Amino acid sequence: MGLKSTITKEKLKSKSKAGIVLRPSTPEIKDDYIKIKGYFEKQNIEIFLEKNSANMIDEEGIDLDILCDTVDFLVSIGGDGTLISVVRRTFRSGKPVLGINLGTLGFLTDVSLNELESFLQNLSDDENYRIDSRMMIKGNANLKNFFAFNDIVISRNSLSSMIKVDAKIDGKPFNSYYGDGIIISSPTGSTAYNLSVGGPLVYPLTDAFIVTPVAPHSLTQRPLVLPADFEIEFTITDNQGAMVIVDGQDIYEVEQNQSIKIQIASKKAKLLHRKERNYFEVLNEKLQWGN
Ligand SMILES: NC(=O)c1ccc[n+]([C@@H]2O[C@H](COP(=O)([O-])OP(=O)(O)OC[C@H]3O[C@@H](n4cnc5c(N)ncnc54)[C@H](O)[C@@H]3O)[C@@H](O)[C@H]2O)c1
Ligand SMILES: Nc1ncnc2c1ncn2[C@@H]1O[C@H](COP(=O)(O)OP(=O)(O)OP(=O)(O)O)[C@@H](O)[C@H]1O
Repeated sequence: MGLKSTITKEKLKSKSKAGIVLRPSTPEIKDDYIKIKGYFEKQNIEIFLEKNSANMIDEEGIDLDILCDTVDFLVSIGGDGTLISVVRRTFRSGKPVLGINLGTLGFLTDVSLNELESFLQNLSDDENYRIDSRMMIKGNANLKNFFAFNDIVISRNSLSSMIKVDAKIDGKPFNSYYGDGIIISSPTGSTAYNLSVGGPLVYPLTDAFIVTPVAPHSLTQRPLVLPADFEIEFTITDNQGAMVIVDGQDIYEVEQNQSIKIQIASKKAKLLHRKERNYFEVLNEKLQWGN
């Protein structure tokens, strides 16, 4: 565990490198970025800015793929949406991502602007941080692969009618869904859309899929928790086709009789956390768990 494999203590003491991605379409974030950059540089951590983020605030930047090759860890500045998008686009590099919360909820982002300076002062001590490995979901439709940190949602195309979907596990039929759609969530995503429609919370370091129907027109449909080594296939039987929504951010269209295959991604995402971060405390603080 720990940053040891990517950021060794020695590296931190000499000079480590962090790659920053900013919440898109918010040029007013520049003042916070400059403050944050100052905190990193004070701790001898060199900062590189991602190209689109840099263009937004009139700075110099580098392409995300090159950034991943260059730095020891990535930093997302924004809310949960920004962090999800950074993780989805970079997890294959194996670089851990730290979320600095400038958003509204900030369930996944670990450190607030107020906490950042002291967090960075202590980063050279292995006792003060943790790296969690979280499963990613891999989807395939129309010969195209996509990856989700939170969820893949199969949703109806038309507001006026329900969607029909047949589901198989490892090639064997196990259910037919009829309703507004289906959420296939990772444990990380269990506190997102899945929570809103009554799905179970699953501890984020568990390896499992959660399959939760959205507004099923049935008295018998229930959310399912399935082992991560299953391959799940959903076939759209509806003549209107369906939308496949990845982490609420990317959308693909599928037609009648086309399938979406879902399995665990071979690589996990790494999140850099404060050592003392406790999932149930975050649940309580952000989502009023147990109140
Ligand atoms: N009705 C709903 O609850 C609903 C509908 C559509 C999408 N979503 C979720 O929004 C996610 C995308 O988030 P976004 O921030 O880009 O969109 P967004 O700005 O629409 O935010 C959705 C809300 O969910 C929170 N959130 C996101 N991921 C979370 C997680 N893993 N645990 C707890 N809270 C989380 C965000 O902080 C935000 O408050 C999707 O993956 C999907 O799960 C939820
Ligand atoms: N790279 C990206 N591409 C497309 N959309 C993005 C990207 N990053 C963030 N977004 C979207 O921008 C919106 C705002 O971003 P973000 O979620 O980071 O801030 P927020 O809504 O203020 O915070 P929170 O999610 O914590 O409530 C979200 O809807 C998110 O999905």
